[in-house]
Amino acid sequence: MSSPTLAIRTDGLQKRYGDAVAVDGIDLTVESGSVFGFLGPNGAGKTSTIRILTTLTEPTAGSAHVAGHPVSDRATVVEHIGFLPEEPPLYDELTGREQLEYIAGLRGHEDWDRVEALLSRFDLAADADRRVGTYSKGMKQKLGLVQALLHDPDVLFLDEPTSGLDPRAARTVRNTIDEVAAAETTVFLSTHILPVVEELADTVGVLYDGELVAEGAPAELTNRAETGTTLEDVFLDVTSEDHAQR
Ligand SMILES: Nc1ncnc2c1ncn2[C@@H]1O[C@H](COP(=O)(O)OP(=O)(O)OP(=O)(O)O)[C@@H](O)[C@H]1O
Repeated sequence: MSSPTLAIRTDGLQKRYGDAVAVDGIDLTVESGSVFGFLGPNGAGKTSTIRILTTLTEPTAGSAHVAGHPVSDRATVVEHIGFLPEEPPLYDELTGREQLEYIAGLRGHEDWDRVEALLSRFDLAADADRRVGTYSKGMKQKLGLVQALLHDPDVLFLDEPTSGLDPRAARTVRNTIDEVAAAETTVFLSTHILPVVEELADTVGVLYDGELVAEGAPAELTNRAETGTTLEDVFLDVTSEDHAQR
């Protein structure tokens, strides 16, 4: 990667599914230690981009580097990243603690003190010996987040981390994002909940129809918005048909 201060860099990144272009040549940079809010309407290409950056799918053209490594070097990149997808990958038949111990073992990162500390921090310690299948959505989301943080990744990818959570659980997740960013972890946060982005993101990128149509600090974007002053106004402006045709 050209700059050590970049956690993520993409150059002309493209993803096609047959004739359909989901990601249309995006050039994206995310500074190390920052929180990047990744926005865009349904079908804009966010999940496709995240799947490339987390090595789950390959780009059809262009390149991407994460934590200084090309995503084509899958084994190295996965050591440096944590990923909480919209549906956390959990085994219903395991207990919460077994789930975390299993993942820690797979990653060769068997730090049981860290497992216990994270269970406590997320208020999961009392339920850690219950099966995951009996957990509520919020508990599963929190367990998924702990799982993504177990190996103290350099870059944490979060896809809709607060959706379906009650206010207390959502607050815990937002506080955690703040804390991990303060500890120099880069957070790549994809969500439709704009106040969360407004609160947490240092930089925002808006994807529309596979293209990056706006990028900057939330305040910068709202200052140059044509109408209104909130991130929602900016979002609605840059993702409108009118704007795309200009
Ligand atoms: N496996 C696939 N095969 C074919 N087309 C796909 C596939 N995955 C995504 N697409 C298409 O690519 C485009 C971008 O989809 P993507 O899921 O990346 O968008 P998104 O921004 O994550 O949307 P949402 O906010 O609804 O989750 C959409 O038109 C979608 O239909």
